[in-house]
Amino acid sequence: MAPQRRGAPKAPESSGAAERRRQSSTKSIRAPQDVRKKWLRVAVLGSCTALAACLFWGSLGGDDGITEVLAHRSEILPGRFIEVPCSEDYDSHRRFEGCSPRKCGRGISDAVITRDEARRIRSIAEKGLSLGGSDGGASILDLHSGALSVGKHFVNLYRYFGDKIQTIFSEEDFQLYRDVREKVQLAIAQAFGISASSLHLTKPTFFSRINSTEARTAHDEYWHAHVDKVTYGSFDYTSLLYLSDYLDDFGGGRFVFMEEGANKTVEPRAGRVSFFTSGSENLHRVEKVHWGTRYAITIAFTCNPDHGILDPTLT
Ligand SMILES: O=C(O)CCC(=O)C(=O)O
Ligand SMILES: [Fe+2]
Repeated sequence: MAPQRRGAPKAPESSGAAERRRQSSTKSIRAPQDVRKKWLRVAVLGSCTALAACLFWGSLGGDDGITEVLAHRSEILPGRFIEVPCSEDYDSHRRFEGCSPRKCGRGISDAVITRDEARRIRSIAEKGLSLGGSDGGASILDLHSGALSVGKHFVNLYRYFGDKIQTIFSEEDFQLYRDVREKVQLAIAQAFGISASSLHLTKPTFFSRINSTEARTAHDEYWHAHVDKVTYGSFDYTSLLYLSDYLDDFGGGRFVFMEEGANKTVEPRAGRVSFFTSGSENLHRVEKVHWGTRYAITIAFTCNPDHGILDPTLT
């Protein structure tokens, strides 16, 4: 380094002393330039390494850019609503005035469903899913169609069990399921300023159970970014009722609204309802679950009565 060189012990003068002095004086002029070049190289190399690390992290699906937490796991939200401009996705579908989204956005509330209701509805999911379960990390139970993940496929619970289904589920289970659906429907209608009776439950509406087991089929790959209206067609309003607590019951598995610049995250909490208009204004994904088990229900609504489904019944 330059200060050490300046302070280095002097060599005895010789016949080549003048030449050496000339060389040494050239060196002392060049030295700061060499150092500058060296630092420039280090800075450029450092920036390239940082950029490569960011690109690599992004390609792994890590938290890209800035992430804002819309709903933290430990807060109890009476209700939060964020309006976003509607996409054009609804224009290519039949419109139902007073229902099809004109006001778009996303809402989160911990006041619609109680923790006790969430616990009881989760036990319905546990009962049903204990009869099967995917070989991969994502299992579903659809009480409307009877679809249940088993291995790499699905079975129809109602066809498989016939009348014996009543030994598994009770009338109270189904009543609770209907009550919860109704409360969520009312919350959506209120937030978007539409009549609850214009909304119809649509398919698929289902329980999900996710763990960290490696995916075996495409059905297990829940983490891809998607638009519900594109994926499911009939959806106009999507809602999610969380039945487990982020970081108590599982790690990873946060819900992410994907936006350029700043993603918005919802941390699941038992009893938390998150709802949003289903078009590409609400592109989203679920982070991979790293440990534990995550339960939720996807409850979907349409404005088109032709795409409506009924509440499930036991008999
Ligand atoms: O479980 C979640 O948080 C999201 C599920 C989802 O995106 C879906 O069912 O379409
Ligand atoms: Fe979705």
